[in-house]
This record gives sequence, structure tokens and C-alpha cells, in this order.
Amino acid sequence: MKARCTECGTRYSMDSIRYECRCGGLLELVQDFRGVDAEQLKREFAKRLGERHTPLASGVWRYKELIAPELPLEALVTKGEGNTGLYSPPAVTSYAGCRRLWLKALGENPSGSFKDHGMTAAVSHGRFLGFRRFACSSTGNTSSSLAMYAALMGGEAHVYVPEGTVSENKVLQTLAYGAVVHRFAGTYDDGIRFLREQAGELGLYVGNSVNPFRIEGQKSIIYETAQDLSWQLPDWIVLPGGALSNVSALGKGLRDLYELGFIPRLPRVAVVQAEGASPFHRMMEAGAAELVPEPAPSTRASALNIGHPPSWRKAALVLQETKGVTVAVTDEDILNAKAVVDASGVGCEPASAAAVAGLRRLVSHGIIDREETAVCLLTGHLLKDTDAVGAYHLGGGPEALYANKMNRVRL
Ligand SMILES: Cc1ncc(COP(=O)(O)O)c(C=O)c1O
Ligand SMILES: N[C@@H](CCOP(=O)(O)O)C(=O)O
Repeated sequence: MKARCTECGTRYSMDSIRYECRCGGLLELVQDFRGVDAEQLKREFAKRLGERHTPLASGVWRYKELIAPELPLEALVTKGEGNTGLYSPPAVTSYAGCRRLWLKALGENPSGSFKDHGMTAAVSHGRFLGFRRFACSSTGNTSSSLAMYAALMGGEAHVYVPEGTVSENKVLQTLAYGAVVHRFAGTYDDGIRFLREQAGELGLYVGNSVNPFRIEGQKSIIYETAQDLSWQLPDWIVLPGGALSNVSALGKGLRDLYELGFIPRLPRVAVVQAEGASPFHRMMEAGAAELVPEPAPSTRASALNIGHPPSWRKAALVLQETKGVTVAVTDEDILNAKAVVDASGVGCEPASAAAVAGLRRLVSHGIIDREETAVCLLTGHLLKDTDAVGAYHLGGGPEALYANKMNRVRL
């Protein structure tokens, strides 16, 4: 397996794990699709949809040839991730305001978030290299996912979680899977800096999205969405942005699908940030060449509480290639959109609802036309943050659509 620096182009053989180039740029894996018979692969992907209890039945490993062709099947640490629903509830479509909307419910993954798509790839690769100790910095979902896969292979997880700002549900889930949770004063960004400096010395395999194998696994989100839609993607893909791993993976996956001829054109991509943690949106809006980190990010969508997204350069390239846009939404917008998504029966955590809030704003500002179509990536499950649900429905939340609907009755 080979990797290339996304900034200076230096190539590395990936016989051992490496997260960044000597120049400091992030790496991406180089896939060689020469000799791939795309039509034959498409038939194979369709066939695997009907399989059960084999690694290739996973919504990630179904696409193994495009993700990690060299990894032996026995190395895979998988829990049948992916294979999540794609829904079109009319109430959310009319709230967002575009002609047709699909919600990709990534919260249906085994640990409850989209992270499983990338983490199965990272932990499998770590195991293949002989690692037993895994680590991450996390706002809660990466840690739950890493802890789950590390436990599944009989390894250890060491997770670094900011004190006080992460959903307690996620911390408990991570602990329950047997991880050692290191809490610290600071943000996700401080944890990433610590691991960049110390992971090698401590013999830890890092499962964060600075790891190019994480990104390769996460590409399967767009492969699966495209296959769900018979390889006809809508005009827009709208997703929340924090560390910007998901938009980077989305862009790489779209390039693959286009290069292989699976899709005839690239959809446009919209990245939605929470106003209190929106350094990438501010950079794009200003047309600046460099990202200015936000030293004290703050949003109720705690998964997005990131001030220095490691993948911002990869993300900027994806927006350039897809004629994409960014937008920032308030916490109130996010919680209102979440109430609509929850009441539609699909449900999601606050960070995911940012995608729907962002789509609504982009439609109302005429940036997305009402006649256009979109997929919103709903990245995490409703039960990932029950404090947010309680605050909204039982008082203390913003005044809005479905608030305080609970009755107390005497039977
Ligand atoms: C539920 C959820 N949604 C969205 C995001 C943002 O994704 P990314 O960090 O890949 O931009 C995260 C994590 O950052 C998350 O946990
Ligand atoms: N929301 C994420 C933060 C970003 O993590 P990374 O895995 O992309 O490095 C989390 O759940 O920790």
C-alpha cells in the first residue's frame, strides 16, 4: 500500500503506520484502479448486498477492492457496519425546502455513528500491523467506535476526551466497551496535538482521521449512498463539518466513483458548521488561503466542538472540485432542525441536525434552488445525546415547533 502527501506529493510505502509527511501535510492512500473492471465490480457489489455473516456483507467491506485490496479477509475487524437506511420523510423535506431530500441515517451503525465506516478500516489495518493498543482524541463518537472495535479484536483502547463538553452518553458507551478514558482540560485539538507528539513513543495506533486508513473506510459512506440510489446521486450532498474528515472522505470517494465511471458527474457538496466552531466556514467565506484556528470553540452540538480541524486543506480541495459551499448555523437552528428530524421518525444527534439546518438556510438564501435535490448525512444516533433531547422537550431548550409536548395524565 502506498500513500502520498496531499501537500507536497511525497510518496511513502505504508508498511508501517504514518500519519503525516515530513513537511507536516496529511497523507492519503493511493489506489491503483488500472485493470479494474467497473461493470463487473458493480455486479459484485449488488450480489454482496444479499449476503449474510461474511465480512463482505459489511457496508464498508462490500467495497473492499476500492478501499484496502491488500488487507487479508482474516485481518478484518468488522461488525457488519454500514448498510444503514436512506429515508425521505416529507416533513423534513418540506422543512428544508428543496424538491427531494434523502436522509442517510448513519446513526444506525453498530456504535451509533458514521465513525464505524472509517474505524473498521483503521483498526483492521492496526491489527494487521501487529498493534494491540489503540488511541484517539475525541468529542465522543470516535472514542465509542474505537473502543468497540478494539474490544472486538481483544485489544486495548486509550481515549483522550475533553472534560465537561462531551455528551455523557458517549463517555459511558466508551467506558462500557472497556476503554481507558483519559479526561483532560482542553479541546479535541489539544488531544490531537498530544497524540501527534506522543503516540509513537507510547506504541499507540491512532484511530483519528489524521490516519489515512480511516479516510479510506469512510469513503464507503458515499459508495453506499450512491448504490442505494442506483448510482444516481442528487444535486447536493450536505453534511456537518468538525474535524472535516467526513468531507475529505466524501471527496475522495466521489473522485473514485467518477474515475471508475460509476457516476456521470460530481454532485455539489455543502459543509455546515456550528457558528461557535466555524473556522473553516470563516476561512472559505473570506476567501482566505489559510485557516485561522478558533482557540475556544463552543457549540451545543458537542461533536462539532473543534477549533483546529486537521483535514481543512483536504476539505478545501473537495469544495473547489465540487463547486461546493460552506454555511454556519446557530445552536438554536440546529436544535430546531433536530426536533423535526426526530419527530419524522428518523432521529439524530445535534451535530447531525446541523446538516438539515444548513440545507434549510442554503435553500432560503437561494444558494440551493428549491427545484434541486439533496442527501443530508445524518452522522449520529438520537440516543447519543439524551441531555439535548431532555433540554429541548422537558424545558430549558429554545422555544420551538415540538417543544413541551409531553402530557401528564391521571389513569
Ligand atoms: C455526530 C458527528 N457529526 C459530525 C461530525 C463532524 O465530522 P467531521 O469531524 O468528520 O467533520 C462529528 C465528528 O466530528 C460527529 O461525531
Ligand atoms: N466528532 C469527532 C471528532 C473528530 O474526530 P476524528 O475522528 O475525525 O479525528 C469525535 O467523535 O471524536
